[in-house]
Amino acid sequence: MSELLLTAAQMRAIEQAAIDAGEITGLQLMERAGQGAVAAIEAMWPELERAPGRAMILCGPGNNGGDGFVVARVLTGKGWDVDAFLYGDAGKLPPDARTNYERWCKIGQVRTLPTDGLPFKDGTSLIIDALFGTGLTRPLGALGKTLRDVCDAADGGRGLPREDRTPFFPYVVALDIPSGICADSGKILRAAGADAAKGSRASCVAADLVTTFHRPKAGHYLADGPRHCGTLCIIGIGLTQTGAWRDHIRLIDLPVGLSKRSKGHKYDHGHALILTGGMGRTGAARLSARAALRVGAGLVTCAAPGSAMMECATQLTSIMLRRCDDGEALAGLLEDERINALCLGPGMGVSDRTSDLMDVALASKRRVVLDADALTVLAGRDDPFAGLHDGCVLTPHGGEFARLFPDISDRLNAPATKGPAYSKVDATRDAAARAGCTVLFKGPDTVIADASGGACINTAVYDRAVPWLATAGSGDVLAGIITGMLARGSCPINATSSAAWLHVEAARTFGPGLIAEDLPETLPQVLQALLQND
Ligand SMILES: NC(=O)C1=CN([C@@H]2O[C@H](COP(=O)(O)OP(=O)(O)OC[C@H]3O[C@@H](n4cnc5c(N)ncnc54)[C@H](O)[C@@H]3O)[C@@H](O)[C@H]2O)[C@@H](O)CC1
Ligand SMILES: [K+]
Repeated sequence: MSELLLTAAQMRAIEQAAIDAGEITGLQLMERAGQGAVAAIEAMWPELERAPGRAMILCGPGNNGGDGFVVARVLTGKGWDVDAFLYGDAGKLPPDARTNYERWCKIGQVRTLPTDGLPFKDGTSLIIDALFGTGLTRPLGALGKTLRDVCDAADGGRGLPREDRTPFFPYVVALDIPSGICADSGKILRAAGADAAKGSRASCVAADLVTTFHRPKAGHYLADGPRHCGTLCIIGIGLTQTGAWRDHIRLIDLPVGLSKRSKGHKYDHGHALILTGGMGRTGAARLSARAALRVGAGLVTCAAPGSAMMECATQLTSIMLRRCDDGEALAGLLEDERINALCLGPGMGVSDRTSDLMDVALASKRRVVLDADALTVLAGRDDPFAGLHDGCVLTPHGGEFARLFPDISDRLNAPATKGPAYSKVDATRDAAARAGCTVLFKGPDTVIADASGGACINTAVYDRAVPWLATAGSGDVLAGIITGMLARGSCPINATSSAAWLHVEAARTFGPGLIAEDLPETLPQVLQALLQND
């Protein structure tokens, strides 16, 4: 199961289709957006509802600004003192925004937003960022000092973590998305040559709360997006359609293919083969093997070179062990057709043996996870993608991705100077199309795509943040969970997306202090909770 994320263009098309069909008007949508934002603010900070104070509303030249004028009107009706500012020319506002601007002008003043700083009044407890939403196309360099003031006002310029702030500082609420962040890529747009190392203070708003409309946008989950959004609140505005795009992006929120085992025999649940490295280097593969078994593969076998047999034998119990020195030996093992999923890479070493084994594994056309050292070996080949097929899964982190797909990585990492910017979803899709298989591109915003263009994001931010998952061996466990899911019969994109979700969920369930060994051991708890809710 999953939630749909939208791009700016998809959101615009959904709104336009609903308006064209006469289901709703743009003005009604804007009214609901503004009313919903105020309701979300009151729900988040009930003290603001009890004691209305002073609010600054920063409105931009598009419909995001229109939302801001609705918020200004609604807050005034609730007893707030509102200082409204406009960045841009009122005469050029789009029609719905213009209507709300005019309605506001009957109630209060609008001042031109200065670009050299924010004119604070004492007692301001709320700043509404309604400057730019999904229509941002250019960097906000011209607003630099004013944006810096918004960020400084919110935390007193001290860069305090949100939870350490005193109530003295105003809350910053961004409508739809913090201004300066590209809604498709989550990247901060910057002028060419701008120094990214100087941080985001002059380039975008950092919010305590973001109220987005209808559906979250991809940029709320990618790149710089999450750390500038604070809390993300999704507000229904009466749109029912989600669109029928083939290029939908999904946010994984539950794994698929985990229903109770219906048949009893172990071979009905697949047989995973995990290749290990040599003596002293088998721990990573053993972690993968344990995870594959815990996620429900019927059988798991480690295949080790002769030098590592004793080491593995002393460590493995329910996991079987076979000797596998080279490609020829692997071909022999694969004569057992019940072996239906393989994992190569964790702890294997960048060696001729790894290369040799990979050739045999790929030629067998079994489902194969290529991780860690296997990816480095692959990247060193003249044609890294020859031999890959749609049953393969590649699991690169940023460095491995750059070695495998240098041009795509360069494009992704180039400064984003205009929107919509090239996103991690775009990059992963392009990589999957080139490799002809499923690619899982790791990070707090893990993106998974297959060659058909399907893409999903597995998030480890907001309430799913698990900083303790960055621990040695955690990637080996992920490779093992994917392999186990493949062995159980899931297709590569489902196996990979479910595994990524389970990996984070196991870390959340265990909590801080986690080491990689804990992840497979926590999987039963996660699986039991899922099956109980099935
Ligand atoms: N009827 C609708 O379309 C609705 C729109 N909604 C709001 O409208 C927003 C989208 O509105 P728009 O498409 O008008 O886009 P924005 O309000 O984000 O702004 C786009 C305008 O700003 C200009 N612009 C872009 N980058 C700039 C920059 N760096 N400096 C100066 N000008 C720049 C663009 O040329 C365009 O005129 C959403 O994010 C949402 O907040 C909601 O009210 C729901 C209904
Ligand atoms: K905004």
